[in-house]
Amino acid sequence: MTTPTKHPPAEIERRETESDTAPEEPRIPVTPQVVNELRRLLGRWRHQAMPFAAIGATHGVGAVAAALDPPEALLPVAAGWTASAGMYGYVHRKASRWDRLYVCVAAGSSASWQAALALTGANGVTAGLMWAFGAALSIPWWVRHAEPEPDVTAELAAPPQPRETLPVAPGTADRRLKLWNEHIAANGKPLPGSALEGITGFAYGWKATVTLAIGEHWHTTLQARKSILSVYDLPDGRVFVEAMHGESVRKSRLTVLTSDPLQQKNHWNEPGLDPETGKFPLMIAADGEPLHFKLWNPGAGALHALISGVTRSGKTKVLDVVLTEASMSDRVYPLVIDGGGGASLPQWRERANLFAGTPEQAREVLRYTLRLIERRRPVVERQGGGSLEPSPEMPLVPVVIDEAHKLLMSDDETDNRDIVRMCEQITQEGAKFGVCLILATQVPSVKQLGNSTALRDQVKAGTIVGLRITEKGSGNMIDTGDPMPEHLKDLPAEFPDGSSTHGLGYMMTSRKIRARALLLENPAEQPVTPTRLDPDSAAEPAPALNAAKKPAETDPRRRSGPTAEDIDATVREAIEAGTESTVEALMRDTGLAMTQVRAALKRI
Ligand SMILES: Nc1ncnc2c1ncn2[C@@H]1O[C@H](COP(=O)(O)OP(=O)(O)OP(=O)(O)O)[C@@H](O)[C@H]1O
Repeated sequence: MTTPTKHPPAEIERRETESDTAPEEPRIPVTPQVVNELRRLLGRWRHQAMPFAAIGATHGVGAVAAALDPPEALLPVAAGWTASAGMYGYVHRKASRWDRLYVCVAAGSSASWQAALALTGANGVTAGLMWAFGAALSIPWWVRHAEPEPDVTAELAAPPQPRETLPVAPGTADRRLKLWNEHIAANGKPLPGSALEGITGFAYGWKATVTLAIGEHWHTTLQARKSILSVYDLPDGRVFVEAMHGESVRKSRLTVLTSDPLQQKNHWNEPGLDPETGKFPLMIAADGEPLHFKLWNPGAGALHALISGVTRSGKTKVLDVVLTEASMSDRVYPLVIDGGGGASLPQWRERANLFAGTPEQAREVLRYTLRLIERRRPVVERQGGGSLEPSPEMPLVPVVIDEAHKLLMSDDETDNRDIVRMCEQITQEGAKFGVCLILATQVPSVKQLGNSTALRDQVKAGTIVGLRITEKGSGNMIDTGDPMPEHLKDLPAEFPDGSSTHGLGYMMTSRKIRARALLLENPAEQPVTPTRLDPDSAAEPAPALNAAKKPAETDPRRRSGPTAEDIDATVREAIEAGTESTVEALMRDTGLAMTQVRAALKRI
């Protein structure tokens, strides 16, 4: 015990005066700014400071225990051990295997040091060793937390940056990407390890590129279409997967429609035939892009085509657009055959260059077309081979046949094999002479083409438009190249709003995506551009059909030469009279031109 020292009043007064006048110690003022700064630093470096807190706490527990006598000394140690065990237990539930091991070693070491300090005292060598050991154990922690936390306070205090200069991490926080990663790309999901990139929106939905894991093919993405529909909660027919030609087979183009643009009618407004490329827009794809019908390939001749679909699917309307584009062009000279007896394409009776409404008239038009090919043969020879490029001087001659199956299929009563043969010949020989066949059938099958595989193969190489069909097995001309996203049979007959899906289908271009044909309500309202055949073709007499308009008949040049019937008769007479049936012999004996003799030999 100590007794308080008594100071005389004078002494007290002197001390008070000294303390009043003595210079003050420099002190850091504890202002709100200082508190904030400390908080900021602690916030940024809290991870790095954690080992010091742990070592300090260990030291504290050991010091308290050392200052107490047993059994009280056990209390702080028990509390310290409980805290260490609690810390480990907390980490054990959340961390990885290696983190658990590390925290286990740290918690165990802390408990041991607490006991050591309690026994040997919290000062001196043991404490020094404990701090050195703790620092060594902290090294892996500090390596891992080398980076400070982002300085949020400083960022908030900084002047705002202009919005456009902020970098935008592609796809981050995008719900579409999040759903993909969680439900499509995660392990055990339909496309594990796949990446969804380049998400871009458009008026009716969004598009992106899907890249599959190494070793996978994009066909797998196509097969996952239904899962994708489900993940994005969409009705059928809203997800399309297409090949990306020229890119890795792992990649494909994904189109997801949040609304369906095909539900509304897309009207044909103006002619779109590009004379340079020979194509015009015929359908609008589900992503709003036009799909083109090709009448010819520049430098490679005319292209045949097939348009198929069940009754009321809209194939005649497709032909209306094709014929309107053709008749408005100055380099196309369309001929029309209506297999429906003149009822399918009545508006073209007055407007086409030739219109056949009966099977006999159809035969005449086809024979005439074959003769045109012969007329043009010398033209190709004169130009040194290659193919005839459509031009106002050398127009393309497409023969458009609606309801073609009625003219091509034979039964017990009707033998249409001659029509099939003529169509085969036109498709096999016509392309380089600027002559092509455009057929419309109810089903895209070889059966409807008169069982002619030759006709099927030729037509398949051109443009195919597949509208809705009703039989599963009938799409054998459509299922070529890239797999179809859906069978034509699965196309709905009605949209969800109850409206009909006329004109809905696919075009077998490089894009296999659902599309809807442009609708031209009344083709008769569109003007027709008068087109003349080239002189060689015009020399060939056109068959006298019951069409109101037969421009070839009005061409004075066509009257200058003998008719095909005259030529045939001359050649037949010469052969009967003993002339060898070779082109040279017949040319010599009849005086006819080579093309005329060759054509006559083919006909008789
Ligand atoms: N692209 C389209 N958009 C909207 N409606 C269409 C489209 N194409 C056709 N339609 C409508 O569908 C109906 C049937 O069309 P179309 O006559 O062309 O069918 P089809 O397949 O030729 O039938 P059929 O074999 O009986 O002649 C028509 O009333 C037409 O207005």
